[in-house]
Amino acid sequence: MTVRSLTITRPDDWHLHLRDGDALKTTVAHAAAQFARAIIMPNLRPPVADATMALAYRQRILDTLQAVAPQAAFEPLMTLYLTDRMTPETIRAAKAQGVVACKLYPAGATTNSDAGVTAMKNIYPVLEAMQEAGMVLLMHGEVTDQNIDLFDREAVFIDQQLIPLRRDFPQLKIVMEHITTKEAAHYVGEADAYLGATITAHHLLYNRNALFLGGVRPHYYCLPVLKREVHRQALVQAATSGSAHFFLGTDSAPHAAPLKEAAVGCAGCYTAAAAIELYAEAFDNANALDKLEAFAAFNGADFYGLPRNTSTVTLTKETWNMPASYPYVETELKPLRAGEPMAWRFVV
Ligand SMILES: NC(=O)N[C@@H](CC(=O)O)C(=O)O
Ligand SMILES: [Zn+2]
Ligand SMILES: [Zn+2]
Repeated sequence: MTVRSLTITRPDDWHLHLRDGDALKTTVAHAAAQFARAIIMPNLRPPVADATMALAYRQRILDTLQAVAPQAAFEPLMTLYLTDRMTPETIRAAKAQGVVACKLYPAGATTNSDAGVTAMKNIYPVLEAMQEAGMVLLMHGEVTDQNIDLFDREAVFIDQQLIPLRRDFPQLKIVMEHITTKEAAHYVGEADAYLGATITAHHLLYNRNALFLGGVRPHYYCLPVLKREVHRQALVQAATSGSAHFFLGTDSAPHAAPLKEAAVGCAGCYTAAAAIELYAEAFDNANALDKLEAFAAFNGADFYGLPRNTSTVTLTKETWNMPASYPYVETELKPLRAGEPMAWRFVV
């Protein structure tokens, strides 16, 4: 018999962009409806660079939550943006203030990464302090060398950057964010317990054909870019394998519709409005709904050393249409799947 209803422990989102200001009214409401906690990405302008900025940002998120969804229990977990100028003192102070992780953006790799790290060696003292403090390193794992094909930049990052880094910091907890290739899935799957990876719903559901279906489709453009079908299949295999290395991270990354539908469109897919429904569809397609709970609610919490959630969420298998857009600041936000059918519905 087909499963018609699914109840799992409330999930957490281990990679989320909420943006700032009025954008929070849209993004916080969506995230808080489904997730108990989320790792909040620090790629604002200017970047979230120290504990003071992180705590102020956290307060803006909580104030918005109070305004738009006062009954929701949602905990934003704050992160710092690593730059060449970050100091070990800033790391220690941030740890003391409850910041849980730092994000490594190779300079130029993705949205708002121009202030990022230009060479790994520049942050070695900082990584030393993080390893000592037990702070998690999150990374956008792509090389920025323009001579390397865009589709190969993640696999090359593993060889050129991640392998030497893990050798030099064997007890630093590292999350390779939003993995997109079979190379990354295999590398992380075979690593020790200090390495984990998040996987987005869109990389589980789509391959790169989605970018060009009948014409260029800017709302399917994100970084790392969607890859070939063989890679999508490897990601599905990893996510549904039961391996504790892999956990949910939506990388829901809102950009106002005009900025995506432009001659040079921004990278990022907005999935937070129906994230767990998209993951349920991907797991259902793989006949692995029984593996969704660990991926969405257990593995990430265990990796971070945080308690698992105790409340639950329920989904039903039922067709509905994603809204065409959501109000967003003074414009609109087009979600992934806009106006198209969804297979699972979030109930409560
Ligand atoms: N994923 C994306 O395509 N974009 C993210 C940045 C990131 O996570 O790389 C964003 O902030 O818009
Ligand atoms: Zn990224
Ligand atoms: Zn991201």
